Formats: sequence, structure tokens, C-alpha cells
Amino acid sequence: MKEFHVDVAVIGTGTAGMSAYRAAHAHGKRVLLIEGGPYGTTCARVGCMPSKLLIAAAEAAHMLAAAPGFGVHPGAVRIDGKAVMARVRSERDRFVGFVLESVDGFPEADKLRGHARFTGPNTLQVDEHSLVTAARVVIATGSRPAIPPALADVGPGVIVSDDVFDWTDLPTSVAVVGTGVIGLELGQALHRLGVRVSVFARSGSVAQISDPEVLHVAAKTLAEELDLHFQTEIVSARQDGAEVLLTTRAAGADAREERFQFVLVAAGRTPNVDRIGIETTGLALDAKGIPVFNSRTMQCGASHIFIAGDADNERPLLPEASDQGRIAGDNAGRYPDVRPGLRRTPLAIAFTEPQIGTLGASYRELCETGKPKFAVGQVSFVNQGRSRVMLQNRGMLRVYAEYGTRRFLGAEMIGPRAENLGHLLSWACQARLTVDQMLDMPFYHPVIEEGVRTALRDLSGELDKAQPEEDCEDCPPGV
Ligand SMILES: Cc1cc2nc3c(=O)[nH]c(=O)nc-3n(C[C@H](O)[C@H](O)[C@H](O)COP(=O)(O)OP(=O)(O)OC[C@H]3O[C@@H](n4cnc5c(N)ncnc54)[C@H](O)[C@@H]3O)c2cc1C
Ligand SMILES: NC(=O)c1ccc[n+]([C@@H]2O[C@H](COP(=O)([O-])OP(=O)(O)OC[C@H]3O[C@@H](n4cnc5c(N)ncnc54)[C@H](O)[C@@H]3O)[C@@H](O)[C@H]2O)c1
Repeated sequence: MKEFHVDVAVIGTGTAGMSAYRAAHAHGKRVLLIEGGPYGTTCARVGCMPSKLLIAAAEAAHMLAAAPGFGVHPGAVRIDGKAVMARVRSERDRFVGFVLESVDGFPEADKLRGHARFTGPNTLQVDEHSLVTAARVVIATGSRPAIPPALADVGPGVIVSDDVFDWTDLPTSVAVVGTGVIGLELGQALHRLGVRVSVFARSGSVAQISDPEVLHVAAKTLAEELDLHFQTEIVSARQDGAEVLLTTRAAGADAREERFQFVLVAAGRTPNVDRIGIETTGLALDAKGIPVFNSRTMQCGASHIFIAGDADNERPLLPEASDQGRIAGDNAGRYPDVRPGLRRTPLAIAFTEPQIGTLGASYRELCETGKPKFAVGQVSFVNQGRSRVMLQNRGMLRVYAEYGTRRFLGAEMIGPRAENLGHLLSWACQARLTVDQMLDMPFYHPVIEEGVRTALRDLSGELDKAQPEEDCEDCPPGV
């Protein structure tokens, strides 16, 4: 066994781990960065980047399909699945290459390959070859796809999102399990690329939406294009030759069997904290087995252990992994002088079409008891000028503000260019603007942002009305 004695050990060389390494290193500490899988990060290898590349190809196909609506007829469209996947993979490899260059830039002595697990609060065993003693530790182990029992160990036809980016050609048919962000982004992209796709959801949820009005519009809008089955459970799956025989049952209906080339499981992700000997650290764990941590300092309890990225399950998104990693690494470097770091206004975008955006406080959070009452303003994109011009007039935006202070609190939407509207509104939220200050800002014409103005005017009108006196949990807020 090799032995290492370091100031800071970082477990995981993903986005959070690399960020933590740099921040701890900046304190002049001896930092060891441990990686049990391939270098390159989940985001670049099998996450954000390849999924957006696949979606970009689907958008190209969709533009051709939508062209006749403008009187433009492109003729017969041929989708070359091999070429689609070749571009996805080669551009993905380019992005991964940039990450690998960064990792190459770290000194060899600071890197260790192998699966790390705690053997005590300050000690880690890495595979069967190394023992690490660390004064401080950052857990940045990421997450992995969760597989429901009915879909475990079925055969090669049951896959997860990682596997999609190994394809060299598009399949003929895919059943997607889950209407979270991954299921909807990949399911819609594959559908637009000519794959027969059915999407199954055990509940009625759509991506990260919590506002019931936006959820209703989102479910209806996406179901107009996709073969979407809400309230449907997966009964069983069986590999049958080159296909999977999938049995599903919709609420109140009989079981139904269908064959697909692949069943893509997109049923959430499990933080990688269950196979790292966390029980030997003495840390307090929550109901999901994740160490209890402070989301401003990323410190687990009052200990010398910090956590960042998907591993902590707080906001499993790339920008958050980067921020949390930096805060965790900085505090591991400066421990015990731990300081709160910058956490930004929450912002999440699903790259469906229409896009889904949520920012600031969610409707669900605002409805939690003990929070102040809030008013709601809204706009439908159906008759919004620029959206109609572009034939993208689908969706709804709902905006929230606090009675009295008139401070803007957050928004949920499905609609055109939600990635841009989401940034605009989250910046206003972080700047703690009031609805009136937002309405004083410039709005050009004709732009989708005019839809935001309509929603804000509606919100302003709601704020002018008296705050409801009764505190009825069943009453919709803002009414
Ligand atoms: C299909 C898909 C699409 C996505 N799209 C987006 C998007 O558009 N926008 C967005 O913001 N986010 C997106 N995400 C989420 C984003 O990719 C993640 O939030 C982010 O990559 C998490 O970074 P991380 O550093 O926490 O984890 P990772 O990058 O997964 O790094 C964790 C590392 O730890 C290693 N590791 C684990 N356990 C051990 C151990 N015991 N010992 C040693 N090493 C270990 C792993 O091998 C891995 O390299 C997407 C995710 C997926 C799956
Ligand atoms: N654009 C983006 O920013 C982006 C894109 C992809 C992924 N991500 C990140 O990755 C995370 C994981 O994505 P995801 O879509 O896998 O998870 P998710 O939590 O968003 O959605 C999981 C879905 O699976 C369903 N589900 C859960 N358990 C199930 C079961 N036993 N049987 C059937 N269905 C079940 C849920 O009802 C839900 O529809 C996201 O939360 C997000 O943070 C972000």
C-alpha cells in the first residue's frame, strides 16, 4: 500500500472536484485529487454537452418540419442517424478534450486514480493500492442514474442516458421512463429525429415545474407533440431478442404490452454517497444518507469534511457544482476559518421546445407554511406578438412577488426562449428588484420580453389589491 499524507483530499474529479481542487490549492495546501472513473466530467462526457448536441440536431429537423407553416416547403427530409451521432460524439470529444487538458495541467503528484472510501473521519482507502490521511476532505462524487426495481437487470435493451452517447446510429424505437428533465429533453430530441418514442410517467410531473397552472400548460403542450403517458406505472420489462417487451399500466386501465428497441430509464439520479464508507466518518446523515451540510459554506456539520455538486443533491446542475466546489475547496483550504460563499439565485432550464425555466423561489417553496403571502401575475404566449411572428406562440409565464415590499421573488414558465427570459428574471431576482423597478426597465418591440412586461403588469395589478386576510392553506396564493 502506498501512503499519502495531505492537507486536503478531494474525492471526484468532476466539475465540483476540479473547482474544489483549484480553490484549496490557492491556499498553498497539499491537495490530492482522487478519481475512480474516467476523467472528463459528467457534464462534458455524458451530460449537458452531448445532450445539447443531440437537441441541436433535433431542432434542425424540427425547423424543416415547421417550415410549411410559413409557406416554405423544403421537400423530402432525410435524417442520417449515423451522421447525427457522429457529430454528437465528435463535438462531445472536443469538449471533453478541453477538460482533459485542464486535468493534464494539474501536477502528477496531486492526482490519484481509484475508488476512494472513508475508513475513518480523516482516512481514505483508494482501491487496494493506497491509504490517504487528510486533514480535510471534500466529497465531490457526483451522482448516477437511479434504476427502479422493475427495470433492473433486464438486458442490453434497458439503458440510461450515458448509453445514448455511445450510439453510432439512431435506434428505431425508444420508451422513455420519467418526465424529468433528462426524459423530456432526450425523448423529444429523439422523436424529432424520427425515432418512435413513447414517454411514461408514473405521476403528472413535468421537469422541475411546481406551479400547477404552468404544469397544466406544459403537460398539454408537450403531449400535443409527444406520445406521453402520465399516471402510468411500469409493470415489467423483458429482453426479447433485439427488443424489450415493456408492460405498462395507466391508472384505472388494463396492462398494455409494447416492444421497443430500447427502454431509456430517466427516473432521477442517486448521489454517490452510499458506497464511500460515509458511516465511518461520524457525520450526521439526512433521510437519503447525505451528510447534513451548510449550503453557504458546504461544511458537513462542524467537521473538517465538505461536500459539493450532485453528491449533496441540493441543486444537481453544472453551475451549482462549479460554485459549490469552489466554496467547499476554499473552506477546506482555510479550515477552521470557514466562510460563507456566494450562492446565486436558483435558475434551472430544461432544453425542451418550448423551453422550461424556473428561477428564484419556486411556487412550491412559496406555498410552504410560514412563508409570506405572495401575488401572482401571468402571461400566455399564445397571443404574444413576437412569439406568434415566429410560430412559437405556446406556453405560459407566471411571476411571483411579495405583498407590501413588492419585491420580485421568482417565476416558472414554459415558453419560447425561456433560457433567455430565465436569465433576465433571475438577475432581477438576485438584484432584489421590485416589480415597479423591473417595469421601469427598457423593453424593445417586437420582442418576447414584452410578454414578461405583460406578466409583470398583471403582477403589479395583483399587488395593488389588498393582501388576502385569511391564511387558508388550501387557498391558491395571490387570490
Ligand atoms: C444527460 C444529462 C444532461 C444534463 N444537462 C445539464 C444541463 O444542460 N445544464 C446543467 O446545468 N446541468 C446538466 N446536467 C447536470 C450536470 O451534468 C451535473 O449537475 C454536473 O455534471 C455534476 O458535477 P459533479 O462534479 O457534481 O459530478 P461529476 O462530474 O459526475 O463528477 C463526479 C466524479 O466523481 C467520481 N467519483 C465518484 N465516486 C468516487 C469515489 N468514491 N472515488 C473516486 N472518484 C469518485 C466520478 O467518477 C466522477 O468523475 C445534466 C446531467 C445529465 C446526466
Ligand atoms: N437542462 C438541464 O439543466 C438538465 C438536463 C438534464 C439533467 N439535468 C439534471 O439531472 C437531474 C436528473 O434528471 P432526471 O430527469 O433523471 O431526474 P428528475 O428528478 O428531473 O426526474 C425524474 C423523473 O423520473 C420519475 N420517476 C422517479 N422514480 C420513478 C420510478 N420508480 N418509476 C418511474 N418513474 C420514476 C419522476 O416522476 C420524474 O418524472 C435533474 O434533476 C437535473 O438537475 C439538468
